Parts: sequence; C-alpha cells; structure tokens
Amino acid sequence: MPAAQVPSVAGHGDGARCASVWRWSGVKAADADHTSTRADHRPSLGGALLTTSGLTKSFRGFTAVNGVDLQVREGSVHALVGPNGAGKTTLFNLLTGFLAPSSGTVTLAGQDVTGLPPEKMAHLGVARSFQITSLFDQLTATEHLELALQSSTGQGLKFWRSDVLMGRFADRSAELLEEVGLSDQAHEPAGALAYGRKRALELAIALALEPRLLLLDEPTAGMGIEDVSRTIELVRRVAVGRTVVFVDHNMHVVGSLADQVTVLQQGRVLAEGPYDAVRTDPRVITAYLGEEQDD
Ligand SMILES: Nc1ncnc2c1ncn2[C@@H]1O[C@H](COP(=O)(O)OP(=O)(O)OP(=O)(O)O)[C@@H](O)[C@H]1O
Repeated sequence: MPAAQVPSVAGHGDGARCASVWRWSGVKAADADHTSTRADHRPSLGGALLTTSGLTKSFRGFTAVNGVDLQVREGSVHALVGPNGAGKTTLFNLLTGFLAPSSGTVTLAGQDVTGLPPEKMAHLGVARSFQITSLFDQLTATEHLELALQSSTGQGLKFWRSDVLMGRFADRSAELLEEVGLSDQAHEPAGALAYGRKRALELAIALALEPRLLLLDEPTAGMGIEDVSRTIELVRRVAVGRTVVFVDHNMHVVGSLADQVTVLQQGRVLAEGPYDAVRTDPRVITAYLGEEQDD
C-alpha cells in the first residue's frame, strides 16, 4: 500500500496495524503539526446534543460495546478512535439506529431515541455518510441531490413534481454542490467521478437532510494524501454550525478536525478529551500507539 494511503479496515484486533496506520498517515505522535486544528478556532461549544448512558451491545455473548457513556456537545466535531475491533463501528451503528442496543440509552437533544430505526433517526436530524460508496453510477450529482431533497420532504419519491418544488430542489442542490466543491461536476454521472469526489457527493447527500448531527464513517478511508487534505478542509467547512461525529483511523485527520476525541478499547471508553491530551495519555500510548512510540 502506498505510504499516503489510509486503509479501509475490515479486520480486527491488530495493534501493530494501528501503529502502522499512524505511520501511513504521515504523522507521528511527536511531530504532528496541529497548530491549526479546528479546536483552535472554535467558538464556545453548546451543551450535550447526543448522550449515551451505559450503552451496551452484545452479539451472542460477545460484548462489542460495553457500558459506553458518551457526550457529544452541540457544535462540536467529535472523533471516535481505537484499535481494530475496539467497537467503533458498532457504536456508530447504535448511534444511527442501524443496531438496537442490548442495554443502555441514547438521548438526542434531551429526547430518548434508544432503539429508533435509522429512518426515524434521520427525521430527527441524524444523517450518516457511509464508508462504502452507495451512489447510482448513471445518475448525475445533481440528480442524486434532487432525489435526496425530494425524499427529505417526507413525501417519498414522486414522478409528478411541481415546477415550483423542483425549482427549489434545483437551487438547493446547486448550493450543496457548491458547498462540497462539486459545482463543476454537477451534471456528470456519479460513476465518472473520482473516488474523493464521490465521497464529497455522499457528504452533500447527507447535508441535504439538513442534519443536526452528521455522522461520518471513515471520511478519508482509501484516499491518497491530496484527497485527505481536501476532505479535511471540506469537513471543516461543513462542520461550521453543525455537530459532527466521525470515525477515522488517520490520526492526522483526527488531530486536524476533532474538538473532542473518545478512545475506545475492547468496547469501553479508554480515554476522552482534546486530541493533544488524548495522544499523550499514557493509557492510550500503551494500548494503542505503544509500538509506534518505539520506532
Ligand atoms: N454482527 C456481529 N456479530 C458478532 N460479532 C461482531 C458483530 N459486529 C461486530 N462484532 C465484533 O465486535 C467487535 C467490535 O467490532 P467493530 O467492528 O465495532 O470494531 P471497530 O472498532 O469498528 O473495528 P475496525 O477498526 O476494525 O473497523 C469485534 O470483535 C467484532 O468482531
């Protein structure tokens, strides 16, 4: 794998691999340049938008997420990190309703949303962008957004659509494409877009839901260094005025974007705090980055 690439991880439980991911990202704990992290420019953050309490998920006796208490503050960018198999994806699925917890609660803006299915979570303003691209190759970027905007009206997809409504969708989709830097490729079929541009289109589709909470599953997975940089800038831009939770293995991305980092290990919260505090936390170094420190 080229040095600049960040892997899309499918395997589990490999600490050495995590240390390598740190290295592949081109940043080591000691020399990471975080002089311009998002956290440095932050206005003061609000109260908790999303809270979990004792959140637990077991699969046939194996506990993948174990008593997680999480607080995501309104307006923050919050990263979930941890070694392979730590429970990040499972927690992500619990937050978005793709999995129902075995026990514990999820609260969104004070409302108990535990166990609500994804479509209900979406109606409450929780949008998720997937790691695996889920676009239709033949549809243009604009068409994808018009469909997303139409379905977000809650009226489902219709073949008959009023000109007024379609005009509104066209205006909004142009704005969204502009927001993610895709205006020039608005009329290209998604299948013709480069990988990084596809991910940007998926982000625009998630934004079409006007989310209160945006969840990004490994936004830079599989990208080369140039696309990683573009994506960092893009997420910074779209995070303004929004609350974002993301999972990423690339520590440069985490350090560049996150106000708050939660480190998971074996389904539990190992450490939590601003990136610089977490990356120097001896428990995290031992559990997660230990091998890299010895290089
Ligand atoms: N549906 C399932 N059935 C059984 N075990 C599961 C299931 N989903 C996840 N697990 C197990 O739960 C643990 C946590 O998995 P999860 O995918 O949440 O970790 P992760 O931190 O996202 O890992 P990675 O970084 O490799 O994506 C792993 O040991 C995994 O094998």
